[in-house]
Amino acid sequence: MVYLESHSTDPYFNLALEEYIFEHMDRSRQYFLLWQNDRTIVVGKYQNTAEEINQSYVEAHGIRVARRLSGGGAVYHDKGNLNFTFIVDQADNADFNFNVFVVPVLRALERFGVTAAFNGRNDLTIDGQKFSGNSQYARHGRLLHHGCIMLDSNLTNVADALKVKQAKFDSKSVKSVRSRVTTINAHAPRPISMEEFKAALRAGILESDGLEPRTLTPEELAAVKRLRDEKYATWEWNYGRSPAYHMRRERKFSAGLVTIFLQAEEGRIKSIRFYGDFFGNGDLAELEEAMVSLKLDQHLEKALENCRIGEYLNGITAHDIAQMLLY
Ligand SMILES: Nc1ncnc2c1ncn2[C@@H]1O[C@H](COP(=O)(O)OC(=O)CCCC[C@@H]2CCSS2)[C@@H](O)[C@H]1O
Repeated sequence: MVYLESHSTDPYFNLALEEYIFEHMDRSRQYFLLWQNDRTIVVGKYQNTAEEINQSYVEAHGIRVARRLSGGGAVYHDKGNLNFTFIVDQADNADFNFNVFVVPVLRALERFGVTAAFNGRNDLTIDGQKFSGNSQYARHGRLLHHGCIMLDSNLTNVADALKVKQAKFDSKSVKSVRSRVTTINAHAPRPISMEEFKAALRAGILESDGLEPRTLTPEELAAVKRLRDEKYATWEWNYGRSPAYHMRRERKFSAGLVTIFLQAEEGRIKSIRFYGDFFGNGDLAELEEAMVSLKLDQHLEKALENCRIGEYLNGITAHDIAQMLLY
């Protein structure tokens, strides 16, 4: 098995690296990758990004938001979290059999005296609490299995970064399955360092396959960076790929009740209607028109500041409307 370790903590680079290996590297080989991200929320391929992330937290802390190739829910990564990826022939691995890919993790943990379990869904748990989520992607006879492992993550941040209150979004998007979470180090007899843990993981794989370290050639590196810039780092991929949805929101302000009907497509407002009993002087249709195509992300409030909300809706601010649409 070929072993690659990414020295970048840029999630967009790392996700591009996975895709590059999957699509372009020698298909007669199997690959194992270890990588880490700076603070990032990684959403599943079929998720509505706005629905999964805590927008104000993401904005305040400069957390990156990235969409991956595989399905499933949204997870939070920091430097206490380790990601691993297997890229193998599908023929040798029954479809979506997660077991074989998580065994090395369980084996590595045994070395440290930590007993973990695979819950049969896609999670690894200790005492019933999740510390690892896994998902897969298959295409053209190749299979990618990846997982994230919280060795020492900040669990408060994990909880804060992901949206807690499930809003009433009406869409076909995949919803995340919230779990009680923990870290490995919370259960280890002594704290395990990231380097030690990575070494144990490699050793766990070595028991069944040899590992052959490999680095990228300058040409490969350039191609991965291109894929990062053209796909994984783009708004169009990370937000714009969100499934269409519509929602109805109502909020009582001191001036009265505001109701909003919103249709969203590709991460942007497709149409919006306001209903209320305290309109201002402007023609509401003008405001509704001006809001079409605005991006439904953490910068919405700023964009709304140019829409002169208060002129159309007495006493209501850009902040109020952004809150109604994103939370
Ligand atoms: N880093 C991390 N590790 C484990 N569990 C997490 C993490 N962050 C959040 N969570 C918990 O999982 C649920 C979501 O669970 P859910 O089952 O919905 O989604 C997943 O597990 C997806 C795993 C994707 C793994 C990829 C590997 C490389 S890039 S990301 C979330 O609400 C939290 O309760």
